[in-house]
Amino acid sequence: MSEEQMTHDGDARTDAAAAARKAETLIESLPWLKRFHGETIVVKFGGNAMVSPELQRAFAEDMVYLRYAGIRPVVVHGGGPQISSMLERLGIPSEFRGGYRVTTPETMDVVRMVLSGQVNRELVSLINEHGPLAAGLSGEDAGLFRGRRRGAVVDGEEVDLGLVGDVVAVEPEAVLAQVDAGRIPVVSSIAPDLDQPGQSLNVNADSAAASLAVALGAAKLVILTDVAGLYRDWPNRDSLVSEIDAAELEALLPSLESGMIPKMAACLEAVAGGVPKAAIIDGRVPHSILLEVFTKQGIGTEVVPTARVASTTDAAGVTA
Ligand SMILES: Nc1ncnc2c1ncn2[C@@H]1O[C@H](COP(=O)(O)OP(=O)(O)O)[C@@H](O)[C@H]1O
Ligand SMILES: CC(=O)N[C@@H](CCC(=O)OP(=O)(O)O)C(=O)O
Repeated sequence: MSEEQMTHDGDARTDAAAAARKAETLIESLPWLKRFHGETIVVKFGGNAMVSPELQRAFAEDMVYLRYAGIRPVVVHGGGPQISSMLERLGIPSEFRGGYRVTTPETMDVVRMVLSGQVNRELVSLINEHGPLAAGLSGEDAGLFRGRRRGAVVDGEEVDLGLVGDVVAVEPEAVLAQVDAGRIPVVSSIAPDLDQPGQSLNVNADSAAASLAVALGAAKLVILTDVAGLYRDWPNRDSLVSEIDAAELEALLPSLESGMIPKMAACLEAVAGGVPKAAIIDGRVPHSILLEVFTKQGIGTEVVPTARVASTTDAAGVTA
């Protein structure tokens, strides 16, 4: 056989092996396509995971992919770093306590401007580069969210956070109307204050995403962030948790720090409210959400209801 023929045969074998791997990857998604067909997945896109234009673009592609795969994606976004940088430009100091931004009336104006006026519009535009799919909503629109002020406990002491709230009621009709029309709602985490008409509250976006996931009866809540997941013993990189149930997470919560507190509290709220799974994944990995939704092992940390860690799975590993 000539050297040229051998090279040709070798190339053909490599091509066939690469094609088989691609086909394997595609077929691995089949059980998940079936599991999530027609289901709602709420995805929280965090400020630290959205800092690069490439990641934002990949995120928009993923939402469009989910939509064309027959899933009903709903986006709730944060924008903490973007708010902080605008506050800095305006010379307004910012302070976080217990993972929440202390929000004065002046800060609240900036939070609303950045979340609903800037980050929301940018995400909607990026998704709409793929077709007229995304529609932006604020939690203030059409009665979507109603909030109530909350404080935080820091070092055992209750601290006042100013105009910071929790979502205490959700009217999901505006979101459902968009989803039923085949659109991808993109929601900012601001809520009118139930106790003070005319006042808006700054809601942590993880918490807003959990409230919306519960109200929509979502099959999954996925929170993108800038770490690989929850570390049991932060910052020890060997302590990444791949799955944890609600009871164990509740016990771990008091030992957690800063940004992880609202995230884990949100996961607990979601599973307590009937969402079967809440996952924290690494938004710095492009297309991480596709890996989380469509592969057996998923990535990051999955929070499941208590006593579900050893749950029944079918032959393909799809949790019942
Ligand atoms: N136990 C922990 N596991 C993982 N990250 C932790 C933990 N404790 C604190 N963190 C911090 O929480 C950060 C994520 O929260 P945050 O910055 O609010 O994210 P986002 O902007 O995505 O909402 C991580 O970058 C990490 O610095
Ligand atoms: C009360 C509170 O802290 N609100 C957050 C809202 C935005 C947010 O949650 O953004 P990330 O998801 O990017 O962190 C804030 O002001 O930063």
